[in-house]
Amino acid sequence: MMEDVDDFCFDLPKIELHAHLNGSLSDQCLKKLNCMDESTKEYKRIADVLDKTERTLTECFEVFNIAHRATNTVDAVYKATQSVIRDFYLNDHVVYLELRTTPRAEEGMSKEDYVSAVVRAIKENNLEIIVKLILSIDRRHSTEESLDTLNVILKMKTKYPDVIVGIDLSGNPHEGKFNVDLFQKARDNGLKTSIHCAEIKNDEEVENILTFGPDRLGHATFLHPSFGGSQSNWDIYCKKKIPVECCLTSNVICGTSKSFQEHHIREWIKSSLPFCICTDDKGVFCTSLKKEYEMVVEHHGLEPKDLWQISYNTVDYIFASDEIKTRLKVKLMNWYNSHEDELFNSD
Ligand SMILES: CNc1ncnc2c1ncn2[C@@H]1O[C@H](COP(=O)(O)O)[C@@H](O)[C@H]1O
Ligand SMILES: [Zn+2]
Repeated sequence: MMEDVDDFCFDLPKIELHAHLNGSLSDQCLKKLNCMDESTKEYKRIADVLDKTERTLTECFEVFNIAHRATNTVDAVYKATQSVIRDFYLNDHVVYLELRTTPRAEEGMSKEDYVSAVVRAIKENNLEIIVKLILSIDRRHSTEESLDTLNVILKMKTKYPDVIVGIDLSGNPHEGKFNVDLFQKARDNGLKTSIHCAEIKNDEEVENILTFGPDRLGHATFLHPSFGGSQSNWDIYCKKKIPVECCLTSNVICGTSKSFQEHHIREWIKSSLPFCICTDDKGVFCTSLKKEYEMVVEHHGLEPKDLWQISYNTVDYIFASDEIKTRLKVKLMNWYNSHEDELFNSD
């Protein structure tokens, strides 16, 4: 039976809306891109971390650093993007992907160069997967640095309006804070917004984010009152019903969710609130979108038909045009029709 679920979770056309580029790189890709001296202690430490299938939070953040060192040239950023797109399509059957990444300057590469390399890889993709880009602001950065990044983002959005669709706030949730002016400016310039929200308990910031009302929320771990959120914030949330990007493995490995079963997704399932299932950092957390769907079946008692419905509902939360939404819905309906007998009427 489990094997059937496994096949089903792969085969179902899926939509991935929360994937950080540098956290999504496979170990093979990282090893290939990393041109460090293999004889150094540092290389050995990295190799040890990469060989582990389970990582602590500290080790996870080490992997972000490794990834950043591996993607420090235009060519490496281009190849990394290409590799992540291929991986999502070939190994996960993702048909629509919103990749997100933080514009980063390195020696010999400006933030604009970085974004252009990502966009080039997206535009040259000829697989049957539609890819759009969300650009991230790192909450650890100063207001000045964040403003600089926002200006780059707006400039790049004007240059590549068909690829760049949104803006995100991410980074270590213990540092920095949500700056409403920045995101209002992004919104005024036509960008959709997805904000990492309530990854740790922080009712004041959560209230500011909810009042702003992003188009989607990342995680929302400590939002529901049963999970430590305040009742007043929950009341605001219930009025707005903003779709939440749920990343189960990421939350369990980081220890913000106690277990797969005690994940806050259960409240969204129970009350039919809007959510989608995402990977966050498939490389860092050794996961895949297929596995995330399997976890929801295993720990939240859903049936294959429910998974199809989740994928179908997710179409409404994407940042792309209505024309793309219609195309994706047709694809999912066709898939449903061709699998109906074997998968939905088995009893
Ligand atoms: C585990 N939960 C998380 N919470 C917050 N931010 C996260 C994250 N996972 C990833 N990032 C953000 O994404 C960056 C890596 O991808 P990019 O260099 O942008 O492609 C990390 O440095 C962090 O800022
Ligand atoms: Zn994230």
